[in-house]
Amino acid sequence: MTRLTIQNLTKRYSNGVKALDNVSLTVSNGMFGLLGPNGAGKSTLMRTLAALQFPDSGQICFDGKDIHQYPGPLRSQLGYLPQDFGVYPKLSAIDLLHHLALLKGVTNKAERSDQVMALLQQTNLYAVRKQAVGTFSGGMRQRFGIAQALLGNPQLVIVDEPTAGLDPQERNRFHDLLSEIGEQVVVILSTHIVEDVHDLCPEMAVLANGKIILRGQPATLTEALNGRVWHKSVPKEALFQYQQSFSVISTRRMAGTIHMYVLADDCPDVGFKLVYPGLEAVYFAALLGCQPQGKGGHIW
Ligand SMILES: Nc1ncnc2c1ncn2[C@@H]1O[C@H](COP(=O)(O)OP(=O)(O)OP(=O)(O)O)[C@@H](O)[C@H]1O
Repeated sequence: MTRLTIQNLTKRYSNGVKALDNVSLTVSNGMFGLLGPNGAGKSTLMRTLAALQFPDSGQICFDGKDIHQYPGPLRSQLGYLPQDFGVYPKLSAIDLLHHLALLKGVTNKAERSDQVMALLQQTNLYAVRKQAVGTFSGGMRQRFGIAQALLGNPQLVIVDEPTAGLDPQERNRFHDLLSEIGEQVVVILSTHIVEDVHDLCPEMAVLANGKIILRGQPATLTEALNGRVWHKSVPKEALFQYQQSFSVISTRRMAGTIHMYVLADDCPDVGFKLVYPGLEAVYFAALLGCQPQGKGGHIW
């Protein structure tokens, strides 16, 4: 069932940058991945969804209610972990969570205490609950960020670039935490890290230059690209020539050679081998403006 409907959202900043350009999306319960390169407009969209800024035009409805017309009901249902999550560094995790729970309207003391304790356990911060938040590592801070976002049992959870800068262990921990949030709420994960979406999200979209350029299910989108991604190792001096002749979707330098991936319906040249595409290939192909074939996705 669709819970979040975004229709024709456009936002231009005063410096002339069009950060959102006619964005439309529908989102149901579960984790939805919003992928896009730096500057694509992801944070602008997340802040607009959180009713922290207004679009120039367009509409966002959550459970049938226009969120900019009725920001009050949305805020009580919203959990938001922004990209640059600031904390009061001297407060302990437990005190800060109590404080933020109060601000979020959890006024009943017993209920607030139960929620804070449960979230400290869930985010594996119970042992350090009395420690000042300012002394937390990056991973602990992000887990604290998700704990505060989940106060008040939100129905719409927005997390903006949550794993940037986390080591692999903390990233896994954070992934487990996000997947636990459950299927009864809408979780929007905005990121430029393809693996985050691959590991967590049954539905995704790619945003580039303020536009949704691809939308679908990661598994279906990769399947739709199957049979069209070719690999060849080439010396770095030859790369430019290949880039002029073929649709090179990505390159990786490993031990002195360049691993090059090309999108083509047939074998592009001698030495190319067909490879099964990952989500990264789907993402890079979309950024290049290449469409998946079949029913896998929609390109706008
Ligand atoms: N307050 C602002 N004033 C002017 N331009 C802005 C403002 N905020 C963002 N922009 C511009 O809007 C565009 C989209 O920015 P936004 O931060 O939404 O992208 P993003 O996808 O979140 O990028 P990143 O992954 O780097 O955080 C960029 O060109 C950015 O420079």
